[in-house]
Amino acid sequence: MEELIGDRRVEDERSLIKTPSDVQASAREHDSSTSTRQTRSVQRGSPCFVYTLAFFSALGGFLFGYDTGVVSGAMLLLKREMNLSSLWQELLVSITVGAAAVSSLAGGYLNGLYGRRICILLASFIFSAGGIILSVAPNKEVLLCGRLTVGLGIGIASMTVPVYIAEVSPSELRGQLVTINTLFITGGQFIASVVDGVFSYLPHDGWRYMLGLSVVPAALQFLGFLFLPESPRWLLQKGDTQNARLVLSRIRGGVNVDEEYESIRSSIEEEKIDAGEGPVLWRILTFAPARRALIVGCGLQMFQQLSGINTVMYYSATILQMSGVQDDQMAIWLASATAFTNFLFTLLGVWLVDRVGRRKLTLGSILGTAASLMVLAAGFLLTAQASPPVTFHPNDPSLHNSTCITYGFCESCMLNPDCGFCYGKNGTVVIESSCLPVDVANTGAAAAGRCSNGTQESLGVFWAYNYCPTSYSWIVLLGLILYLAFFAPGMGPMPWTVNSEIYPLWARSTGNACSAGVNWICNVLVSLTFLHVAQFLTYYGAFFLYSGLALLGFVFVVGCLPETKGLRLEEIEPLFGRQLCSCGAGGTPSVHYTRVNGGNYRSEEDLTDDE
Ligand SMILES: O[C@H]1[C@H](O)[C@@H](O)[C@H](O)[C@@H](O)[C@H]1O
Repeated sequence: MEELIGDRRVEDERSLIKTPSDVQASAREHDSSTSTRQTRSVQRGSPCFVYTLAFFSALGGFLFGYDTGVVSGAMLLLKREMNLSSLWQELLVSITVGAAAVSSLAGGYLNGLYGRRICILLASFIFSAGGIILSVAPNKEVLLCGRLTVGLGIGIASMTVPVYIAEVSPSELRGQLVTINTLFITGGQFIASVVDGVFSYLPHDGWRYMLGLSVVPAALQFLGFLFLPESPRWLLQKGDTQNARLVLSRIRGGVNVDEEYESIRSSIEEEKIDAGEGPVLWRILTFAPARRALIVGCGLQMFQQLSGINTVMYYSATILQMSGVQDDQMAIWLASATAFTNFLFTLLGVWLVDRVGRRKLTLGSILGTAASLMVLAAGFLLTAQASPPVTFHPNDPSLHNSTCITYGFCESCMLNPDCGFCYGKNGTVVIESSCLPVDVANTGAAAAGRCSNGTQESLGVFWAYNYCPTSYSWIVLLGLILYLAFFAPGMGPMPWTVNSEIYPLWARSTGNACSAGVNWICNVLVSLTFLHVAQFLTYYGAFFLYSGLALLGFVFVVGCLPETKGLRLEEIEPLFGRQLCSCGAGGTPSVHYTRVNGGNYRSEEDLTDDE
C-alpha cells in the first residue's frame, strides 16, 4: 500500500481522506449554515447561464412527458380513423416505452464515449425525426415506426439530461436544477393533455397535430445545443483540460474556478485507480461503493414506478367520472386537471429539494404516497361492497352470446374490459341496471341497447365504463388528490435527481443508464399488468398492493438513501463507503473506505461487508 501511495501529492490526500461520517457531517454543516450557502453563491457568480443550460436540457424532459402523455388523446381519434384493433392500440402505446427502455441502456455507452452534449443533440434530432414521421404517417405501420423513433429519443434524453444538469450545476443549486427536469416532464404531460383536448374537436387528422407538435421543442433544443457547451467534467475526464477550464469558468460567470477545477481534476485522477479494468458495468459491480450506489439508484427508480404513478394518472379520468362528472367530452379535460396537479406539486418539489434535502423529501413523499394509496383502495373497497346488482336483462337477441349479460353485479361487470354498466336513477338509487357489451370504437357507449348513445341524462339513462355508480366517490377523489400531492414533489423527481449525483464520474453514464432502464422496464410492467391485476385482485386489491410496495420502498429509503444535499459531486462517493442499508443512518460507520490519494483501501472490518 505504501508503494501505491508513493510519490503522489500530499495536498490531494488531504482533500480525499474522508470517511462517510465526515461527509455526512459536512452535509449537516451545510444544512445548518445558510450563510455558507450564500457565500458560496456569491463566489460562484451569476447562475444565469446555468439556468439557460438547465432550460435547454430540460426540454428533453418536456419531450419525454409530451410524447408519453399525448398518445392517450391521439389514440381516441386514431382508433376511429385507422380502425385500430386493441392489439394495435397497445402496440402503439407500449412500443415507445419499450424503445425508451432499450435506448436508455444504450445511452450509457454513448454518453461515456461521445459526451452529454452529443447525446442531447442526438436525442433532439431523433425526437424531431419521430415527430415528422408521426405527423405525416399514411398508415399504422408508419405510425408504429414513428412511435418507436420517439421512444429511442426519450430513453437517451431521460438518462442524459439529469446527468448533464448535475454536472454543470453548482452544488447549492444542483438539486433544484435537476428537479426542474422532472418539472418539465410533468409540464410536458400537462401540455400534451391540453393539446389533446384542443385538437380532439377537429373532425379529421387532429392526431397529426397532437403527435407532430413535439417537433417544435425538439428543434428548439437542437438549435440551442449547437451553441451550448459540453459538461466540463466529461471534458476533463477525456483529458481536454483547456476546454474544461474554459467551460467551467464560462458556466460560473467568469469567477475564479481554480478550487472547483482542481477538486474535479484530482477526483478524476483518483477515479482512474478506483475504476480498475474491464467493462464499466463489471467494474461497478465489483467496486463496493459504486455497486451500492447502483442498488440505491435502481431501487429508487423501481419503487417510483411500483407506487403506480402511471396507473393512477391513466385511471384518473375514470376516478373523476366516478365522482359525478358524466359528460364524456369532459374526460379528456379531466385528465388535464390531473396532469396539472402533478405538475403543480412537482413545483413544490423544486422549491423543497435544496431546503429540506433529498432524503427527508423522499421519505415524506413515499410515506404519504403509501397512505394515499390506502385511501384510494378504501374508497374502491367501499364502492365494491355497495356495488349495485344487475336487475334488468334486455331481450335483444344480439346480446345473447355476450358474457356481459352473465354478471350479477356492477363490480364484476366493470372489471371485464369488454363490458359496461347501463342504468337509470331514482334520486340516488340505481334502478333498471344491466351489464352490456361496450362499443369497441367508442367506450363512451354500449354496443347495443338503451346505452348505445352513451349517457343521456335527459332520458334518465346512464352509461358507466370502467367504474360503478357509488356514493363513496369522494373518498376515491380525496385519495387521488392526496396521492398527487405526496408523490409529485418527492417520489416523482427524486429518483432522477439522486441518480444524477450518486455515481463517481467513471460510473455515472452507465449507472444512470441502468437505473433509467429499470424505470422504463418497471413502467412497462406496471402498465401492462394493471388491468390483469385489477381483474385478479379487483381495483381495491391492486391499490392495496401498490400501497404495500410503497411501504417497502419507505423501508428501503430509510435504510439506504444518504443525504447528498449541498455536497459536491466529488464528495458523494464516500457516502456509499459503508455497508448498504446503513447509508441512511448517522453515527460512525462500521466499514471504512480510506481514500489515500488514488485508492479506496478496504480496512479490516470491510472484509465482512457482504451486502
Ligand atoms: O418522474 C416521472 C414523473 O413522475 C411522471 O409523471 C411519470 O409519468 C414518470 O413515469 C416519472 O418517471
